[in-house]
Amino acid sequence: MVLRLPRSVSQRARSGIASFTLTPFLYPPASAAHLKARGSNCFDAVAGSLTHPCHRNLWCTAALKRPPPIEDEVSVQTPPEEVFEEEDLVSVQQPHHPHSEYSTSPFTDLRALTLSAGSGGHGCVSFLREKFVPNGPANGGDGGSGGSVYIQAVYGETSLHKIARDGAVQATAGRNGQGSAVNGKRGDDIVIRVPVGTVVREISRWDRESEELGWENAHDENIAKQGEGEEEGAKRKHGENDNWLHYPRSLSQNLQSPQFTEAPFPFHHHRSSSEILAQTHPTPVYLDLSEPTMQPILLLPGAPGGFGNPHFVSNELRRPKFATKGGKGARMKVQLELKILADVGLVGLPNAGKSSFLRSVSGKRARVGEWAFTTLSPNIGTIVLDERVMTPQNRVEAWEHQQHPRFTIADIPGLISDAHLNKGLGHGFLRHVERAKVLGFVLDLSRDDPVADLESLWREVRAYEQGEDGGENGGIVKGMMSEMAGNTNVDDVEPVEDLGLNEEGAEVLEDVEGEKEPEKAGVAGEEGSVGEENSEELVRFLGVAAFVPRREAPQLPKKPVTRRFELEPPHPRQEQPRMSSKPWFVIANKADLPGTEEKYWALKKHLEEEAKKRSDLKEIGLLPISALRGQGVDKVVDWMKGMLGF
Ligand SMILES: Nc1nc2c(ncn2[C@@H]2O[C@H](COP(=O)(O)OP(=O)(O)OP(=O)(O)O)[C@@H](O)[C@H]2O)c(=O)[nH]1
Ligand SMILES: [Mg+2]
Repeated sequence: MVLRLPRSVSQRARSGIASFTLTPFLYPPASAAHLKARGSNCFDAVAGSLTHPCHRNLWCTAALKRPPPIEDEVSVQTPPEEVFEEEDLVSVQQPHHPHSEYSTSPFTDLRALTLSAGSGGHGCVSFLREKFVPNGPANGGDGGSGGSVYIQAVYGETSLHKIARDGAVQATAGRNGQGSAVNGKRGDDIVIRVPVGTVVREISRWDRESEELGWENAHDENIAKQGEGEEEGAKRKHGENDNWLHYPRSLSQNLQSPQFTEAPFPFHHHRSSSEILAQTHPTPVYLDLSEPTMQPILLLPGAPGGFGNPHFVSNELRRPKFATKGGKGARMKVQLELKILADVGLVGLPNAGKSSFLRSVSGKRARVGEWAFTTLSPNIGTIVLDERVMTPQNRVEAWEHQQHPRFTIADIPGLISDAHLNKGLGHGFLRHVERAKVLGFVLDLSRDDPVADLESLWREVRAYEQGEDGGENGGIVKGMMSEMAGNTNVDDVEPVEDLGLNEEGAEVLEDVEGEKEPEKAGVAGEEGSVGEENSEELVRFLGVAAFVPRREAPQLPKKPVTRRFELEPPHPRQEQPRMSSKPWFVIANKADLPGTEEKYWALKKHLEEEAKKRSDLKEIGLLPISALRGQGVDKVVDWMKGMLGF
């Protein structure tokens, strides 16, 4: 447990202490003998008087009755003792906040999404045909490329709940090319806007070779209609020749003198978006969007469109009657995890008064209730600092950014003992204070043993850390997290077949190319049987031209399969300072209640001992407050400002 206090704070705290008494609004001023009897020599560590009532605490009915601010130092030292009448205490215990007063916006911090890149449109086979130009040149347009999926971190978004409620993000496909050299329209891109602080992890990726997008191969359908068995027709439809597109449009005149031709080979134009993905993201995607991104970041590239037949014109082949299909859009499963970025993170048991504290120091209308787990999702409060307390550097920054310096406080749901075993709400919400610069432990002084409460909170924090780092609780924690993420654990991914990211994959690709060698092509017989001799018959039958190459169509892998990548090596984790190494302090709340003074001193003593154990730790801030009455909270703000370097 380390407290890294800026020198200015400790100095300020110490200098202010000599003239102030200890928690005068809560407890009677302690004499030196009194303190000695308690065995405490540290009363000077308490950050001064807490008599100044909170000016912002307008909602509190009790606060309306509070005495006017004490101006002079003498009265600060000997404040009038407050007498809590029974009625007064009741009003403190029961703040009435109408439902409309607090924010109830839905919140999600974990999300699993399946991203689909748009498939490319198919190239077109077409020839110019005009009056007196019966056999014009090839003029089939190219297919449009499919839309890509991007991600962008922006300010203003606070939750992931709005993003693709069905968990699927699909960019649109490119349109097919058309005759008269009209290229297909490219598919629309999709930009996923996420809050700043989102971490994106790739779970798996796969291509969609086996997934048809509704495009029907006219030729194959014809074959089926010709009376071949259903099985045969289906085989052709999804079979080896699937990479080819043979549908000359309105070319019946060409079939009078068919020039059966072969496509140039190797057929390198046809690329699926997973191949492009393997180039753009050779390793699994891991993005820590802790800053807003000006330009959207590419997650999944759209598949390229197919080529129209003009691409295949050569000296030997003047009238190519084939085009290529567009590539299939790849798919990727990602997990989004929102880790709210706040300067100070409040950690405490349920009902400790975290939300009450946030309400009293910031304008955040956090929900407060006298039952456990009132807060179900994180609240972020912002404290705008007075210009007078700014350092010259901060003032320049404020001027540059046209704003007052400010810092944020995150209030998360309460942690109970054994939260790491999924008790209460679990400890997943600690992710929102994981990146806070300072941790504030909020304790309820009216509970039996605040020291034990603090210990139990630390246990949970450490368990969370170990879970994240794969410690002994790692399995449990990761299991819980995957549960929340909709079972997106890497282990849940189906058995995979490599697609060429590693050495084995390279071999696979070589094999595939090898199979494409014309001499190895094995579908000539099948295609030949319905080839040249049947084509005129087909035209008559259907009224459209159908064209079948005579032989040597390239052979793709036997059965197009859904291929997935094993995510090796595991996601690189960006180095974050460990939570237990962050500066921390303790807010002792509900100090207005009777019988809390003894517990305060016990806590004080405990923290002193903790500090003594660590050579690098001078003192651990302990600030008694009454969040409900707004007493002492200004001192906490001062303390936080010091720790944050304002
Ligand atoms: N007497 C007294 N009661 C307080 C004080 N602060 C909070 N309370 C009461 O404690 C109860 C819990 O307060 P919350 O602010 O909701 O506590 P929390 O830590 O946010 O609780 P969870 O959201 O459940 O984790 C409420 O009934 C408050 O009125 C205080 O300073 N003095
Ligand atoms: Mg709360």
